[in-house]
Amino acid sequence: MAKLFRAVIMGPPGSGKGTISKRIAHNFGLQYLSCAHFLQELVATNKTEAGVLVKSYIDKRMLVPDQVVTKLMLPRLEQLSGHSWLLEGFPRTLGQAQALNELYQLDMVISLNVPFETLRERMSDKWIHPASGRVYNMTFNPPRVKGKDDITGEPLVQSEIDKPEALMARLRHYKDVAKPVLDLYKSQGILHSFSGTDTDRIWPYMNSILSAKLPTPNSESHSTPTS
Ligand SMILES: Nc1ncnc2c1ncn2[C@@H]1O[C@H](COP(=O)(O)OP(=O)(O)OP(=O)(O)O)[C@@H](O)[C@H]1O
Ligand SMILES: Nc1nc2c(ncn2[C@@H]2O[C@H](COP(=O)(O)OP(=O)(O)O)[C@@H](O)[C@H]2O)c(=O)[nH]1
Repeated sequence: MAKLFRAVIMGPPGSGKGTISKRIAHNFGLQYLSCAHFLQELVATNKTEAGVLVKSYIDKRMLVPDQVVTKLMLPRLEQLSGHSWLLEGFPRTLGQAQALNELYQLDMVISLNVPFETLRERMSDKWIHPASGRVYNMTFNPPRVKGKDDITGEPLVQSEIDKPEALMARLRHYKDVAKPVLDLYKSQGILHSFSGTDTDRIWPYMNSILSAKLPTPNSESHSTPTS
């Protein structure tokens, strides 16, 4: 059996983590797990104490405490045993990274560096379908019908947290919290940073680095998944 590949993608809000993760997962056949989506699903389907607790933090836009999120994420990862995977949005803190480290040896940590002005422009153009979390950008990946979700046809909305002042605060918070995590992965020699203003320019470079590390079941260097 081929050796399993385990990776994490990090980057500030709007840096393209979700967009690039889907390309990586599609091209290299990795299981993609977004911590935020997983927590949202939990809140939507699980009305237990854990679901209510997680919701209280998400509603306040605060990070769910490390002990809570690791207790939920690590068993979820166990369900992926036997698969190669890519995690987005976990670990976010040093505590989460240390907990993950105790169970898994990561092969690669991808860090996206995108200038603030680019993030600001992208976010002002960003629309979401709240029920599913599907994300659109009016120039980069517009919906088929203006203002409507491709799958359900429901209206798209813009979020308060993507406005410039809120974005600046989220960015500052990201930098503070991510720094020790990035330092840890740098010291382990598994950190790969990618800088740029366009996902489509970062992607070929990232794709070639990944291709050297793992097989490509769906090898189409510029292919973009539909969802
Ligand atoms: N690893 C995590 N640890 C703690 N809380 C998390 C984690 N991942 C997601 N969350 C919770 O889910 C919420 C939404 O996360 P999400 O990553 O979508 O948004 P964000 O924090 O604004 O970052 P980004 O815009 O980069 O996606 C967070 O505000 C937090 O409450
Ligand atoms: N204009 C432009 N928008 C992009 C690019 N890459 C991603 N986006 C859009 O920027 C927004 C944030 O991307 P996303 O992948 O959700 O970033 P994340 O918050 O890091 O997961 C979305 O609306 C994307 O469609 C790009 O290269 N150019």
